[in-house]
Amino acid sequence: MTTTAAASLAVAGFGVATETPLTVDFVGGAVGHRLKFGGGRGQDLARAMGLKNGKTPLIVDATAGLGRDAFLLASLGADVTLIERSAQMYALLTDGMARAAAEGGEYADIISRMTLLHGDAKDLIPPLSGDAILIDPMHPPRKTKALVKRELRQVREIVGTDDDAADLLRVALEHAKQRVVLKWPAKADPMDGVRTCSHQIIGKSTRYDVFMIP
Ligand SMILES: C[S@@+](CC[C@H](N)C(=O)[O-])C[C@H]1O[C@@H](n2cnc3c(N)ncnc32)[C@H](O)[C@@H]1O
Repeated sequence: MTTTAAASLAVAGFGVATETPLTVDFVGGAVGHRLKFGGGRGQDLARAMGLKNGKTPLIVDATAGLGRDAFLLASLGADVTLIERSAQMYALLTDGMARAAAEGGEYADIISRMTLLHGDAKDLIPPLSGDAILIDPMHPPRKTKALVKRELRQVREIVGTDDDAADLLRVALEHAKQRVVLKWPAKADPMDGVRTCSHQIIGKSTRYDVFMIP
C-alpha cells in the first residue's frame, strides 16, 4: 500500500497497523527463552545484585520498564518490588503480570514474588528498605547511528529520557541496605555528579556499576 493510500484509510477512520504494539510478555519471546536457557545466578545481572552463595537479597527495581530484569531476578528466587512512574508502562506491566500469573505453574510462582508500585521511585524508595536497588534509566541516545531495538524505541517514545537519573541514584544510595546497581551502556562515561562505584561487571553492550553501602 502506498503512503497516500494508508493516510487516506487512516483519515477515513480505518486503523492502519504499521508496527507491532508494545506489550509486556513474560511467557513467550525473549523473556520466556531466557527463563528456559538463561545462565541462572551466574548471569551478570544476578551477580551484580548479589544473588550468590545462597544469599537472596530483597530487591527494589526502581525503573521497572518492561519488567524483564525484575522477572529474571524473581525467577532466581528474589522478592522484587518494581516501581514504574509512567502510567502507560505501569498499565502494560499490570497486564503482562496478570497474563503470566494466569499461566499458573512456574510463571505464577515467579509473579507471586513481584510487587508492582506506580509512582516516582525517588518518593517510594525511602520506606521500602530494600537490600539491593537496581537502577536502569533510559540510556543517553548513542552517538553512533546504531539501530535501536524496536521495543526500546517504543519505550522511549512513551517515557522520553530520564533526566533525573543522578538524583534517583543519590536517593537509592541513601536508602539501600547493601548495594545499589546502575545498569548502563558498557562504553558510556560514569554518571555525572555521582561517587565512584565500588566495582563494575562489564558485558558486551551493558555494564553494571555496583555501589556497595559501607
Ligand atoms: C530502560 S527502562 C527499564 C527497563 C527494565 N530494566 C526492563 O528490564 O525492562 C526505564 C524505565 O524506568 C522508568 N523510570 C525512570 N525513572 C524513574 C523513576 N524515578 N521512578 C519510576 N520509574 C522510573 C521509565 O519510565 C522507564 O519505563
